[in-house]
Amino acid sequence: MRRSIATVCVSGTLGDKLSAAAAAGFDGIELFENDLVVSPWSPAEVRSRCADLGLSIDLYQPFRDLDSTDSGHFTKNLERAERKFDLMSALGIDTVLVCSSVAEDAADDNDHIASQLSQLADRAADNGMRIAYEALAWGRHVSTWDRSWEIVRRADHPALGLCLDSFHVLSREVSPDGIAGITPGKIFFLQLADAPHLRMDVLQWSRHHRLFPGQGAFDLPGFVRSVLAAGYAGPLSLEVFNDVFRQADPTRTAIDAMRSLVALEDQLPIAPYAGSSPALRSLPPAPHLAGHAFTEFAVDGRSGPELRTVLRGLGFAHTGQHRTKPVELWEQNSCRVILNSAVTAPGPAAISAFAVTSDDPAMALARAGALLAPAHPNVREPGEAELAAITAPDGTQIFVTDPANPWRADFLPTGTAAGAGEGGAAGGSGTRSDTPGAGLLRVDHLGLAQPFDHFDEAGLFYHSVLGLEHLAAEEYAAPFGLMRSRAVADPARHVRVALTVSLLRRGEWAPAVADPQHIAFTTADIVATAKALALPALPVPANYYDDLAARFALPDALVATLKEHGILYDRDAGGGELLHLYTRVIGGRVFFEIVERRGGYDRFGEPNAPVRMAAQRHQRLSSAPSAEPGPGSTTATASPRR
Ligand SMILES: O=C(O)c1ccc(O)c(O)c1
Ligand SMILES: [Mg+2]
Repeated sequence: MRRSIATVCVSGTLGDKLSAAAAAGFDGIELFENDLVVSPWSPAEVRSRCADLGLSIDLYQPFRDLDSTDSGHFTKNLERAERKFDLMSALGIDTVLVCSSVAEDAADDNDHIASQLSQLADRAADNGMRIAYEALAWGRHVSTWDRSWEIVRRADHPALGLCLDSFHVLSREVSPDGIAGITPGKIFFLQLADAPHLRMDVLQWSRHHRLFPGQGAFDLPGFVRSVLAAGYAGPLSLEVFNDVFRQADPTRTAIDAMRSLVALEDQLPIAPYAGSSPALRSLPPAPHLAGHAFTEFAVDGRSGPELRTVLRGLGFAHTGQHRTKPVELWEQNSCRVILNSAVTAPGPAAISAFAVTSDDPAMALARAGALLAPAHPNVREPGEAELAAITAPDGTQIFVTDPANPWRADFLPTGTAAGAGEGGAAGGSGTRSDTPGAGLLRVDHLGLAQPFDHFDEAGLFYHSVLGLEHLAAEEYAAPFGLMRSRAVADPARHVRVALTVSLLRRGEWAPAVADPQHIAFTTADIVATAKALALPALPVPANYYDDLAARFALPDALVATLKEHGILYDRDAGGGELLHLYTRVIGGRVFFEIVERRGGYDRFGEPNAPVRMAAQRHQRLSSAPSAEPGPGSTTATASPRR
């Protein structure tokens, strides 16, 4: 199907918006009146620029408070409409959106409204144009799709049809089921927006919090299926009012928008719909993921030594040295960490890449390409393993590789073998170990704090490209502000990624990196692992354990053990448990976590995140006493440095 985007979805002036829409591959736009009014281009010029960019102008909008009024006002409104028809002719547009009236004195009479819309449709028809009538969810009297359809049905005018907007339909209690029964040909236009479930005034919800399909909580595939069942074959057009998108890079937003439509279209069954058969495109299926192959850090002369020390303390061994690059492989059972001095990361020590294994990497990469996340081959010397990476919204490179990919052969053995350590029998290689190991088995999850402008984009990216499902989102109060977390995981839980973001853009006081990235490793016995670590776990305050004992009625002996080793605890409604501990923050940008999941616990210990963040802040203060107030000080006068 054709894909369109309303100019209101992206930031910039009309020129920026058109370039962004064209670059992302859209077929058309909905032109918002404001974008035209502030443009230096004449309507004819806008038309020719759109044509040059391969964009059609599918809708002009909006026309407000036109109907439901007395005859004096209505006559003036018709004159206003005539001028807009002239403008639309110059722009080459044949459909105008008319919103249901929000005027305080609007008439509450279907026949009256139908008659006024008919008169308008007569004028439109004279100009070769048509009217798409849309029920705003906050319309004075017409606020639901079924009432707008009743009016259009009564008017029974060939130049009058409906504009259905998923937001207005799905934000109301009225069921969308009857949409499939709308007379074929009477839906003139379809606008798509998703949104999170929020309990708030519907106008505020619509004007600030709309999202692209797949980023919110609405059932967009179900909604579009109903509309297609009514024979609609026009464009799928995005109309998203969102405070963040309005100020973000329009080129990126347009790509995010296009990805949402490609993913949505893939969820629509290819079937004949009420006589029309829209050309629906489908994607290669999402990959089956088998696990994490490796996680890579970009390191420099300062962060490299710090990370090596911590990895050794966690029981890792430096097992391999890359043949041609300044790159080290560190291993423990199936945990593999790469320290890469050849790439530059935005900070001292951050996760620059991670690799997941899949049974069919070529198909996974083809899917990524179709979702506007093209794969790039790695830079390599002859004979070295070929790996291809896609780029996540935060810049992280994601390699998708076959479990049999020989990438480890690019590393010359250092002669040191990795130890299995306590509780590590499940993943033990049986080779002689030179380091004791600490029982870390594999990656449990990655924690990737996201750039403020790209959080919703990241959620859609991981869901659509890698097929990871959304686990419930959480919000919590942390020392440097409110945080939102949204975890994604494959159905078998071989790959989990916890995405976090601050609810507001960071102020000046907060650390530049308010929530560092992390890797969490799995152990089968966290107490044994804690004993085997050659580094101190992050100290956790005694207050936390008093509260824990009260919250969960845990046995004293268990609380004492947790406290002794700095282990945090969470329990879900089904009795599943998480026991986990953290390291301090290394180089201001990264830390490690060790987790033991029991009884099917499927979350990430989110209630403990603020405890961790406060403890890491204390640790930074105590390790830099001269520069900053100590942990006991009650008034922080200096800004944290990192
Ligand atoms: O918020 C509004 O005013 C508005 C205008 C036009 C639309 O199509 C819409 O869905 C909302
Ligand atoms: Mg709309």
